[in-house]
Amino acid sequence: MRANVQNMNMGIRLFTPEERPLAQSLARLVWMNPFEDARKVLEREILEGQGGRGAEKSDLAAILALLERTIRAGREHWDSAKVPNDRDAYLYQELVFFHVFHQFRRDFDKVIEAAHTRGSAAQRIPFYDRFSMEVRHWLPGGFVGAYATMEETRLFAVFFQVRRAFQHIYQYIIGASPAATKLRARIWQSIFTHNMDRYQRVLADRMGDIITLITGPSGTGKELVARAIGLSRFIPFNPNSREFEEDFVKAFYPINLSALSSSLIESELFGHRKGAFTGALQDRKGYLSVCGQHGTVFLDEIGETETSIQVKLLRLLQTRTFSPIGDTEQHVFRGKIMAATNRDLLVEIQAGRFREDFFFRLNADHVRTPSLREILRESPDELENLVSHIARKSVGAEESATLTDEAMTVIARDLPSDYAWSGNFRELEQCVRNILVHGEYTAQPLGSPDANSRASELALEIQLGRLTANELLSRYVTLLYEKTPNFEELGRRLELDRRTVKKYVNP
Ligand SMILES: Nc1ncnc2c1ncn2[C@@H]1O[C@H](COP(=O)(O)OP(=O)(O)OP(=O)(O)O)[C@@H](O)[C@H]1O
Repeated sequence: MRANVQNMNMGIRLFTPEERPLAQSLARLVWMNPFEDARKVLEREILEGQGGRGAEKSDLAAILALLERTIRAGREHWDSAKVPNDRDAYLYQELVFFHVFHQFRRDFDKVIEAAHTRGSAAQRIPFYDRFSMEVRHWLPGGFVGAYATMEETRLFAVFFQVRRAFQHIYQYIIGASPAATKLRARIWQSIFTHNMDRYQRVLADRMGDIITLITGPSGTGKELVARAIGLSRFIPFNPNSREFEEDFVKAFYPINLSALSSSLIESELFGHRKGAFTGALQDRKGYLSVCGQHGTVFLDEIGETETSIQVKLLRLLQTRTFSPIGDTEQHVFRGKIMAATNRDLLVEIQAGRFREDFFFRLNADHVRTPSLREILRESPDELENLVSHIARKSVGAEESATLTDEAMTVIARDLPSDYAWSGNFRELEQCVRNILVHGEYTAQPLGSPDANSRASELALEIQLGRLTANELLSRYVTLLYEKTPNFEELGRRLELDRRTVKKYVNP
């Protein structure tokens, strides 16, 4: 293969000097994070460079039209030349990937949607042959350059993964605020890393080794983030059976560690042998056994586990092996581990409740979910957007506008303008449902459970002498603000005027 690549350096060019800058810019888009602003900026630059968007309905449609024009030009040169030069062949190939991906985007979407409706993704994929023909049509000489070893089936599997990731992130993490956009981009990175080109060449099968830790206040979507990542892992495609090797819908195993006793956690995760304890009437497989290579075990509320369990989990993470209760044999765990907590683990470590070595093992890839208050502080208009989304889910599209108006009126009437939303999205959902049923909503008891851990964190930092005077004041005022309904009342309590309070809360 390498010899071919060498030879191709002697070949002719596929793009004229006028065509090449556009081809290069389009190629940069291929593996770019779709949720990052940089992508939109580049799309605009490309379109502006071509004299605006023209008659296309959207930026994407305009980009795809440019893309098709560019690869057609490349293909014509290839036809006449037979042997393209390495650099252009590589560039052309990237563009073909981009084009073919969008040709089959909707086919993949249908598979994903049907899988969620049926509760299973196990099915023969009917359009693989069409996909294969399309790839060969554009790449008559086969894969070239750095992709010489990339197989068509792998490309197909990567495309399916990209589409799953896009759909899951887009559907689960709603909102137009900068914080929501940042979260979506971060989740994409957890799935594909920040370098998607490298990911699809060498990392796709290895990401299971990287543990993802999700932290954030209660009700901010940590489980949604975990699902989005877990349901979007790379799954190889088998061209003989025309099926993917694992059913993505069934490859996510969540376990809530705070709801179970230590012995139940062990039994659920590790499984047990018959007779291992009273009540173990037969062998039982735990999640770690049933979770396949492309699956994910999600350890929710990891901050609540006892140290004895932490030790066992640490061993699992270090050796990727475990033994069911009552079994001496070591079993290998082949999937991915994700964990979430609303506790501040650094505080838990200082308090001696969480093992430091376990924390470092968990913390390879960290995603933080923002509180609703953080989102609204940055983008106050977002409240209506989120209420409208919840309304649509509760009463359907037709009635959602009326319920949104009603809810916004009641919220303005019954809650202070700077209400803390300590229960975050979960509270907002309950608020909209209360308004739907009773036409009113009562502010919830103030202060969130994580305010306590933030107070201990602040105390710790004071002890360590790490804060400047301004930071100290800002952190203290912000903490109190969580427990106080509005700036006026907090100002009275602190003997500061409203504007000074506000300044410290939003430095
Ligand atoms: N960013 C978000 N976008 C859309 N819905 C959200 C978001 N965050 C939370 N929700 C909704 O809020 C509810 C709680 O979400 P979820 O269970 O994922 O939160 P959590 O952070 O895991 O909470 P906890 O720490 O209490 O387990 C769900 O109904 C979810 O649909």
